[in-house]
Amino acid sequence: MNGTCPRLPVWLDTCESPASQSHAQNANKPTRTIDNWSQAVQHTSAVAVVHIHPSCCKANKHPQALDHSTPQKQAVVIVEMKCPPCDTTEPSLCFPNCCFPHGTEMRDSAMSWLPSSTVALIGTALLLCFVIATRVQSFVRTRHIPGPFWAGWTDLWMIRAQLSGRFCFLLQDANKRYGPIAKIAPNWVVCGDAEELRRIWGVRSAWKRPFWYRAFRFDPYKDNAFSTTDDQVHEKLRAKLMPGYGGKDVDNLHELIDRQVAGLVSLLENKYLSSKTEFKPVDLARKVQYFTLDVISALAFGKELGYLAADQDLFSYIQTTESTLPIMLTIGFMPWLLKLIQSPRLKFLMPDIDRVVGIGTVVKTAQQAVAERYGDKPLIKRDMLGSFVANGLTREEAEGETVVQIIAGSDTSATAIRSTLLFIITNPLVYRRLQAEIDTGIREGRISSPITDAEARNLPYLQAVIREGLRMWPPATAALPKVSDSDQVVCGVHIPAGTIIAWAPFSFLRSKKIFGEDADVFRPERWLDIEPEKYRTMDQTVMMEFASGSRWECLGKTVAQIELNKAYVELLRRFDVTLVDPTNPWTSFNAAVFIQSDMNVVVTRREL
Ligand code: HEM
Repeated sequence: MNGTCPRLPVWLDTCESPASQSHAQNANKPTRTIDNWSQAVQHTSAVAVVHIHPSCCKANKHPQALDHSTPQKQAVVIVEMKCPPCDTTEPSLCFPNCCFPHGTEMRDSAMSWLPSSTVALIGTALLLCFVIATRVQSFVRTRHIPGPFWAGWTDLWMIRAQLSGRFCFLLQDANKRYGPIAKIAPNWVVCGDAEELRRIWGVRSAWKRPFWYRAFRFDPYKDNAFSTTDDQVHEKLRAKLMPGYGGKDVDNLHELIDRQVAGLVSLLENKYLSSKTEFKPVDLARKVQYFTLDVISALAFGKELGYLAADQDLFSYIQTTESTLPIMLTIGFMPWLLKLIQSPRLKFLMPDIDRVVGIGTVVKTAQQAVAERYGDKPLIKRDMLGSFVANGLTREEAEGETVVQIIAGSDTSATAIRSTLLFIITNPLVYRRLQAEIDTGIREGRISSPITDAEARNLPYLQAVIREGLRMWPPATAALPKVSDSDQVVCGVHIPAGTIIAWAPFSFLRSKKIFGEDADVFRPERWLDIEPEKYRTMDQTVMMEFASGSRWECLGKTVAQIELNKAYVELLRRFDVTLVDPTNPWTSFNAAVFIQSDMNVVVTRREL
């Protein structure tokens, strides 16, 4: 036979086989690839049912027609043939023990009597029914929880919010409008109550991380401390990381940070100092980010990446993370897409992480730095990476954690510093009082150059400003969701098992009950001269920004606090900072972290 058929994978059943087998059943049958119908005949003794694969030729007519047919469009064609007694001598129509008179119609056993457009229509209708049924089911599950109307039916409300650049504010609005528990998607709610969130995040609570965290796999096939949803893996990793992050095993933590603070000061002094005769505006948002990137890379790699020295977005890292983070976080809301992207089977479609612009260079730098610490002659150092190695992190884990450090530790601290600076320089009373505290401390010898962490902790107004800055503009604003396998009650509302709870830091950090009627105002004075109990409650609430008191507490909290303790003092003891355009102070886009730029200021030397 000289047909145009490609090689045909077919399933060959015997006459005894039930004619009504499902496609799934057929899929499990042994297949054999044949070239044509003669081979089909040779391979079986009594063919009654022939299942022909998609790449196959037309089979809806006489078997002979196969030889001259074109590829089939249908997924799987099941051809059913009855076995009348062999009463013909025409070989082409005769399978062994099984003959077909001329004109025998070979039909799709399931619905061949229907035109294919009708089959497609029925399929679509069934799919639609399924989607509607599951939507109704999830709507009913959480219908008692208030929230925007569409959030009850589709994830689109939440996805749109994430992409809008106003995610954290929209969650705050939802809490204001619908109460401390508000629905933001059929299976998602947001909680704006500090006490309840602390309980949910508690060490022994029934809540755990849901799939959303897997969006933070910077290598799609490997977990890190931030992305793992397995409590045991997470706990073990944290135990190995904590001594390094906490600074216990690290000899030079403070000196490394001091060096970068000096780098920021020099950059402003040498390149951007304005005077009566020179106007040199500078985007402080960017320079602060260069500072935090150099701090974190110096800690992670033992040497800073050199952003401050280069005064530019080296290898477009900032640009890349700013454009990919919003997408990564949005994909976190779509588990099916996340699974697809992270599926090892589709690896061939994905770019290698170390070839991605920006992040790729960080990954490669991490790999090089880590390589020196393992192998035959490992470099042994008492720095953060040295601590990770000494505490048993494998080489692969160390590479992953070093990259996480850069990503988790640069944007967050940068947002804290630049937003607090914005609040300071736009509040003359606060600005004057903070500079006065710094000047007095220097005069009285309580502040060294550079200021030490311990000295900064003894400046009450500085501490009040730092807490008020974190409160007014919390840097970590991603959903940070949790989920429980059992039904729970939160804020008096029944939360069915499997429902995911996000947090809304802007809701509880602006709580009038905790911070007073003027909670929306930047007023560091609220932290001074108050009852210890009141201070404790306020402090505990603000420190939730670092997930404090939970098994997920920020590992970089100590580093971040040292940065904050030093940055404001070292800048404000030397410079006066004024906004170029107070009516348009910055560009700020919220996508888990804040993406901020165009905070154009004029920096002048202070006249003491
Ligand atoms: C003001 C600055 C910062 C804030 C507000 C902040 C906030 C947070 C929060 C809320 C979490 C918990 C996330 C969760 O599991 O749901 C977290 C985790 C983490 N942070 Fe920070 N962070 C800051 C700075 C840093 C710095 C400077 C570093 C690195 C030196 C860092 C490294 C990490 C790491 C590694 C984790 C994962 C911890 C774990 O999963 O066990 N963070 N951070």
